Amino acid sequence: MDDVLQNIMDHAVAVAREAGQVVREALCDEKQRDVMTKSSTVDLVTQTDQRVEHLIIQSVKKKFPTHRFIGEESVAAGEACVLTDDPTWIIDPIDGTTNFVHSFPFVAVSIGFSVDKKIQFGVVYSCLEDKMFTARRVKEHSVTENHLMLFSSISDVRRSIIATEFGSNRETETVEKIFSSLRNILNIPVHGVRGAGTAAVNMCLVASGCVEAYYEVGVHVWDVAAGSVIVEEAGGVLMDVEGGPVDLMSRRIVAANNGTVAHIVKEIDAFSPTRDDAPPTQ
Ligand SMILES: O=P(O)(O)O[C@H]1[C@H](O)[C@@H](O)[C@H](O)[C@@H](O)[C@@H]1O
Ligand SMILES: [Mg+2]
Ligand SMILES: [Mg+2]
Repeated sequence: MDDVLQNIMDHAVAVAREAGQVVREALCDEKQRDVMTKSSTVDLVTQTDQRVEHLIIQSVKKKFPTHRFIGEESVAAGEACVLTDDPTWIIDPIDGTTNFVHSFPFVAVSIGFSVDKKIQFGVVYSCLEDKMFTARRVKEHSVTENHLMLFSSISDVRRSIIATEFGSNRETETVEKIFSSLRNILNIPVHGVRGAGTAAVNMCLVASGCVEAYYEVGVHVWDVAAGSVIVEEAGGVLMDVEGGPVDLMSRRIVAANNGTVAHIVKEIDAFSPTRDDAPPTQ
């Protein structure tokens, strides 16, 4: 499986880089950044998100015709979000669409690859920074990135920077929970709170030692599938926001440099969005 998996991963890296070029070119064309909305007025999508996902899927289908897909924009168009044991590409064509629309410099193509419901490798291409983060689930750590800094060994959360996002749900109750968690984290106190505007880049910031942890409630499996293996293979830990094992379909995640910092879970005012794999409502 090793050579076969490496061949698949090499294709993922190549198509992520090709997709990143499309994103950079689209950034210069207002029309290709025209905004449409999905679950809320601030949950944005553009024709470029859709075009990039189509490019990736068609490219993979040519080479690996039996593989399956979970793509953010395919799910938005009504495809089921169901992870089977089959080889499955979990794709966020543009992670950081709001950043893309506003030319804010953190925009990623995120590709995770799953077999037997286990993410085997992750590729996150931060295409405006031209930073390619990859990791493959093997015995030894396999994280590669052209600028990977030292992984953070900080275990005192009062000496940490924590990353999170405000998401795209503006319902009063959700916003209250988000701010309640933020207040608790700030009052630890931590050195700072940051957000790149993309879950995938936030997870790569954990893996590259720029922040000590990232948490969010409201993400989707396509936001975090690739980053999950990049964090773990860098030596980090993943947890659910209430502690316990992470469930990538639950829309809740903590990614931390170590188990100590992961204890920020006790500060998080958790809630449970509808799971990604929940059966469609009638
Ligand atoms: O940019 P997308 O792919 O939609 O993903 C982001 C999502 O829209 C935001 O609500 C989340 O807060 C981010 O973490 C995602 O990266
Ligand atoms: Mg995303
Ligand atoms: Mg996206």
